[in-house]
Amino acid sequence: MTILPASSLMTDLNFAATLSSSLPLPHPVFGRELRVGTRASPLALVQARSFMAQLGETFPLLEIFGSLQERRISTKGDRDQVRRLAEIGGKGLFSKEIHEALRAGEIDFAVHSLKDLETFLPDDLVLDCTLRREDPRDALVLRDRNAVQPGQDPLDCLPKGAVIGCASVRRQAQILARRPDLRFCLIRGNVQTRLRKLEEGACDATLLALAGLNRLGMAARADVVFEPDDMLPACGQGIIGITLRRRDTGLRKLMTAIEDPATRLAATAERALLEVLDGSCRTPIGGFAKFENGRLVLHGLIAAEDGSVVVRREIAGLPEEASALGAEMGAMLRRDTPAAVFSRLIGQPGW
Ligand SMILES: NCc1[nH]cc(CCC(=O)O)c1CC(=O)O
Repeated sequence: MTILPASSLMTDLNFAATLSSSLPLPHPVFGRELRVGTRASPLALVQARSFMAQLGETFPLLEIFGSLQERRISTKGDRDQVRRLAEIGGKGLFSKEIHEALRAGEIDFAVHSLKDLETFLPDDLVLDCTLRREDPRDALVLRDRNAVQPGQDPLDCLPKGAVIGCASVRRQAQILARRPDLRFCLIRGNVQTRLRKLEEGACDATLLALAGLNRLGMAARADVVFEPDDMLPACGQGIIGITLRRRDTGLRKLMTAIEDPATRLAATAERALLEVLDGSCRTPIGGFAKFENGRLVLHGLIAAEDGSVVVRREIAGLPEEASALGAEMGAMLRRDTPAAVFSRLIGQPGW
């Protein structure tokens, strides 16, 4: 037996520990520059970096034998800041250019806010990873923060006729169902832009995903947080999803190590619901799944944009039935929505 000097032994032990704590790196990763594609908004960048950090922590050798780089990609949804998402139309508003970069090999992973990712992906791409979900709830941010009294119903803090800046028909429908006197105006742009427009007086309040505020370190801006019973979140809200090339089996294997299984099941149920309804940004649809006592409970909602009709249902099942649960919820909502309302909401061309 050779006795190694202490320092060298330590190094070897450390190396062995690193090796055994990390999962085997598939061969294609060695020496390869791995590129992570993301939109360039501050929130998108925080999300991309969180993915890169998790990848780096799980596979320390990646840093040594390869390199991980960020690539920013501008999408049509980022460039058109004026019109309502529903008006710009077209599937993949925030993802088309990112899909193209993935396909062309310019990037290897693409980081998405799952709620912005279209339901049906191109055949050669896969959604292989959903990171642990952030808070899925919606938050109200007020211009006059003093208006909120502790314990008050969240919506009562807004004066009659107050104007809410909001681009989401799902949020608008659910608010109008309870406060038909409120008015809506369109404010778009990234989270910071919307908050600036609020400060400048464009509206009295705005609605944002708490997940975005949390990730940006701006949780304190949420004056009121809606429980899902009061405002059902969008399918996939608070979830970061990673897409890859279907044929890139080496990298796809890495994804199973950083995926959060509970989030994956919730995402599967929520997206299966969209598959049935063919929902889009134009349609007020909500979907939110969570675990309760080992069962997956799925809430679903479809509403008319003016809040005059809100159909909300809840079902529960085994986690392995996630996809079937979503499909069943979709069918249930379709069945229970008055036919005239349903065809107006869903049967629109272009989506
Ligand atoms: N459509 C924009 C968008 N896409 C994802 C988030 C927030 C983060 C998330 O839901 O994961 C936001 C901003 C918002 O809705 O306030």
